[in-house]
Formats: sequence, structure tokens, C-alpha cells
Amino acid sequence: MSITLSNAAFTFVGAGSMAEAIVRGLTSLKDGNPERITMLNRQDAARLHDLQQRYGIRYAVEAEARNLAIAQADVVIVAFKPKDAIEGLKALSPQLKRNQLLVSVIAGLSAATIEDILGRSDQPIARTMPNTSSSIGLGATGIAFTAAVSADQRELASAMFASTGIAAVVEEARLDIVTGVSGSGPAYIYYMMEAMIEGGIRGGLTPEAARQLTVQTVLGAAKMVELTGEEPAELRRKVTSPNGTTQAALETLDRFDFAAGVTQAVLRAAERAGELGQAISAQAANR
Ligand SMILES: NC(=O)C1=CN([C@@H]2O[C@H](COP(=O)(O)OP(=O)(O)OC[C@H]3O[C@@H](n4cnc5c(N)ncnc54)[C@H](O)[C@@H]3O)[C@@H](O)[C@H]2O)C=CC1
Ligand SMILES: O=C(O)[C@@H]1CCC=N1
Repeated sequence: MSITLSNAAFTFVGAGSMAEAIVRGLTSLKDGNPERITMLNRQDAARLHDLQQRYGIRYAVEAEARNLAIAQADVVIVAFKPKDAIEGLKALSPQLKRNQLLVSVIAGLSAATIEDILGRSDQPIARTMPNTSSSIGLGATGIAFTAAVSADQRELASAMFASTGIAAVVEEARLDIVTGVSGSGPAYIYYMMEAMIEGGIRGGLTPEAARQLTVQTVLGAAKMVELTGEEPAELRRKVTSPNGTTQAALETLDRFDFAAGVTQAVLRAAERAGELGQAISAQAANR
């Protein structure tokens, strides 16, 4: 029997925001199977209990139950912070079986460094960069596979992330820029929304009205780009009447180097992903 989304067993190691976003996406599927999802976390049983209450997943706290959850998984997802990667992967290494798919969501951490820490190069690894919108089925994930990943496992990993939004298979070298665009991207949009809401409030709107109008504006703008197929620049031109309000607003944004700032932010996030990966790789080499 081939492994599919509804019959595969998933074990998450690390139960923070990103793991929760994926689990929320997976468990809201029509054929989502929370009973086949087990979550492990470091030193926080209350957090795991809360996740169980909300999503119906299983969790394990004691060493024996944790080991069993890993042994029984088809897919083991590592979802801890880069700073915990060496310790976490080292602990996992003796427990992982060669046929289990290891999915990493850790920013910057290369498959080669994961192999180095695991101490072998034949573990099937899917290195991914999802984002938190996975929790509402609108995530955007980049995925890269190592050579050891079977066709079935590729399909399963792609289906897993596609079920939480869209999933694009990319070369591993492109994952850091995926991080800059869509991994960190939601934060740039939230930052802009915070600023728009603040402007609305300063102009006299109630916080509720400013929030509601901002949310709908961002939703509408994203949907316009998606549904019309027009370029954002063209849609922007259609909003901008000569000498009108939008022109005045955009000129103000230009005075603050808004566009350059956002482009630099995307590139800097990608660069930072590379730095995080390098730091782990150097640390792993010095062990
Ligand atoms: N938050 C986001 O928007 C995104 C995060 N990521 C990546 O996801 C990873 C996790 O990020 P967050 O969920 O934001 O972090 P978080 O801090 O919310 O969650 C990490 C969890 O892992 C646990 N943990 C650490 N070491 C562990 C171990 N050895 N065994 C079991 N649990 C362990 C921690 O106690 C914590 O609960 C990071 O590597 C990050 O680069 C990727 C895409 C987007
Ligand atoms: O800020 C971070 O490092 C993680 C990776 C992408 C989004 N959050």
C-alpha cells in the first residue's frame, strides 16, 4: 500500500508556531487524520496538551513514548530553532530508520549539514521553507529533496505542504531566497498593516474600523493580483490618478525608500538564512 496523506504517520519534533501552523492545516483537511499526528516538544507538556485539545493530535512526553512515536512515523518533521538543530538532530540520529522521511523546516540549515550531524548521507531528507499561513490553508512552501528521497516520499511531502497551501519544488540553493520572500514574508505584510491601521487611527477612525478596512484592502489587493493575472505595477497604476491621493501617498513612500527597503529586506532575510546555516555547519564541523 502506498503512503498517502491520510494513512501516513507524522511525528513533529518541536511543537512551536511553525509546527502548529502545519498541524492546523493538516488537521483541517477533509481526510485529515489527527490520530496519525504525534507531537513532541522540549520541556513543555502543557503546550502539548493544549495542542491535543485544539487539534485532536497525539503527543508524547516520556522517553519511551517519544521513541515509539519516532519509530512508528513515516515522516519525522524537525521544527525547532536553528540554535537547537545540532542537539536535536544528534539526539534523533540513532532513532531514525533509513526509510523514514526527515522533513526539516529549519531556516538556513542545509541538507548536507543535516547529513553531517546525523552522521550519514542516505537519510531521505526534504528541506522545506513553509510559512505560518499554512495554518489556514494559504501557506506558501518551497521544498528541496535529497537524492535518497523516493518518488513516493516526494509525492507525500509535496502533498503534505500542498494541503496547507501551495508547494513549489525548488533547487536547494534557492531555499534561502524562498525564506526571504515567503518564509519571512508574512511579517512584512503584517508590519505594513500595523502601519496602515496606525494611520487610520491617527486620522480619526476607530481601531476596529481601521483594522477592518486594512484587512479587506490587503485581502482584496492580493486577490486582484491572483485573479486578474495583471502585474502588481499595472494594478497600482489603475489606483493612481494623476495628482490624486494615491500619487501623494506613493511619493511619500518613495521619500522613505519604501520599495528599496522591502527589496533589501527580502535579500537580507535570505542572507540571514545563509548565515544561520553557516553557523550551524561550522559548529557541527567543530564538534
Ligand atoms: N515561525 C515561522 O514563521 C517560520 C519558522 N520556520 C522555521 O521553523 C523552526 C521553528 O520555528 P518556530 O516554530 O517559530 O519556533 P518556536 O520557538 O515557536 O518552536 C520551536 C519549538 O521546538 C522546541 N524544541 C527545541 N529543541 C527541541 C528538541 N530537541 N526536541 C523537541 N522540541 C524541541 C522548543 O521548545 C519550541 O517549543 C525554525 O527553525 C524556523 O527557522 C520556517 C518557516 C516559517
Ligand atoms: O524568522 C525566522 O528565522 C523564521 C524563518 C522564516 C520565518 N521565521
